[in-house]
Amino acid sequence: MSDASYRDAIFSTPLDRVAQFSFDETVVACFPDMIRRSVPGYGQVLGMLGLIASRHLRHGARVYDLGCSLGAGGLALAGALPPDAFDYVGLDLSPAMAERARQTFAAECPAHAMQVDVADIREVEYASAGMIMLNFTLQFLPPEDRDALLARLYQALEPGGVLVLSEKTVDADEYDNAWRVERYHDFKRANGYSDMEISQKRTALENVLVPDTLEAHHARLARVGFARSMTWFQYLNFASMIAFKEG
Ligand SMILES: Nc1ncnc2c1ncn2[C@@H]1O[C@H](C[S@+](CC[C@H]([NH3+])C(=O)[O-])CC(=O)[O-])[C@@H](O)[C@H]1O
Ligand SMILES: O=C(O)C(=O)Cc1ccccc1
Repeated sequence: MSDASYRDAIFSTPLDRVAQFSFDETVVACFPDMIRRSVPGYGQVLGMLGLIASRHLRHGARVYDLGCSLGAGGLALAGALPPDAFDYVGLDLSPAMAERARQTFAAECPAHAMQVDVADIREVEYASAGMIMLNFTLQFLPPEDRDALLARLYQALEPGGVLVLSEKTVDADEYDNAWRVERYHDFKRANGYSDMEISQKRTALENVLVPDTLEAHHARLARVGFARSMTWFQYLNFASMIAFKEG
């Protein structure tokens, strides 16, 4: 497989029938461009991960990155912390993503302990971890599978450990939601996507990316055991939360 990176033009031609979005090889090839132009605050969330880890991670602890895609979360940590600071385990269902992430780590941070496995994050036996990142991944799991995964992650976290959960969200207030979604589409337009690309991608993501409200996320975090969680970042309908396991 080529390791070239392309501009996202996946929905740039009119389609008779828009297929459901999937993380196939075409998406992998343009993924860095797609996520940067499609997720408001993506770079800022990544930039903060290293600072959060610097403050909260026990030296040498394991870090899980669930749905790691091309390993951007791992690279952010490796850029902020020395090689002996953590053991990184990235998991992704897509073999093409995982392979590219491995190549990137070998080239960019060869001294750090970076492991990438192809796995369904719902089926993994988690070992104990100091930090777990779910950056724009939970939204792709069927809603009925979300509680069980979060409960297992809570169990896997060490006392004092943190979960960082970044998601596309929906607002329960119809008007607030409409305003955020409209400005999100403006954001995509300003980043070079056409109305047709925006509308076809929206169709492709129906029933694939199912967002929760921030309230539903915090209620779930509380339900599975987290004594404290907060939203530390929000940009339109995208947000990042942090949940703390008591030390
Ligand atoms: N059940 C599953 N098990 C494992 N992986 C899965 C599953 N379902 C989906 N994925 C994987 O979750 C990732 C979601 S992208 C995460 C961005 C990354 N965190 C980043 O910081 O760049 C978000 C986005 O594209 O909006 C994809 O790589 C899927 O293969
Ligand atoms: O592009 C969108 O509409 C999104 O919601 C973000 C996104 C980014 C990358 C893959 C899938 C969804």
